[in-house]
Amino acid sequence: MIGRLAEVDPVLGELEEELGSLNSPKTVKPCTLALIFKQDRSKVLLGYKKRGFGVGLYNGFGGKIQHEESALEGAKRELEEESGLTSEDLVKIGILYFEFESDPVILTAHLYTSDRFNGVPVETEEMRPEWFDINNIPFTKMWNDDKYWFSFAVENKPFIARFSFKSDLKTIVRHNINFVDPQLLNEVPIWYPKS
Ligand SMILES: COc1nc(N)nc2c1ncn2[C@H]1C[C@H](O)[C@@H](COP(=O)(O)OP(=O)(O)OP(=O)(O)O)O1
Repeated sequence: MIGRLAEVDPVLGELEEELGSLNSPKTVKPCTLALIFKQDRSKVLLGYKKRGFGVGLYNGFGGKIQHEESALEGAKRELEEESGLTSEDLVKIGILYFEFESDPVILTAHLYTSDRFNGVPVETEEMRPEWFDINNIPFTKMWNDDKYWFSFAVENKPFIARFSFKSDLKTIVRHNINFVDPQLLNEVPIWYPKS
């Protein structure tokens, strides 16, 4: 698989080399992120993060992929844990790579969407769910990268993106977004952290 991201974009190729190299000082935190839409895609369910990384921001539902778990398995588990919803129809729509100044960790988010789900959203210890009109997304209360890619997820345009943040976790110093064949999203490895 090494080389596929480089074919898409040299900036992603650098990342692939770093993550694939045994000698790289970089390590990875693979996560999932799920956006749930009403069936007519008029509204999206976001969660207000009550604790941990991204506290005080609205986001999709997700968290760390466990060892040997697939991204899809992790996405389903995290969705249920954080929102009370289940979905057998999560579709992978993107991969987001996040780097932070002076931090060796590259956080990856495997992004899924679905407009078919079971259950009623419930508040959990981590998230308070809330439906938002698709034309009124609270970008000022979300991670700053979201405004760059959110519409692609809504419109079902598969993409891979890379964002470099300053250590303030707000300022984006570099970003790039590539539209890709959806097949590629399932071929890119998760790159579990080295133990
Ligand atoms: C830096 O920019 C980010 N933007 C967006 N939109 N989402 C992000 C960003 N950084 C992280 N995320 C997402 C990815 C995951 O869904 C969560 C992080 O998960 P969490 O902090 O909950 O991770 P863990 O504490 O390991 O999760 P669990 O304890 O739930 O496994 O935020």
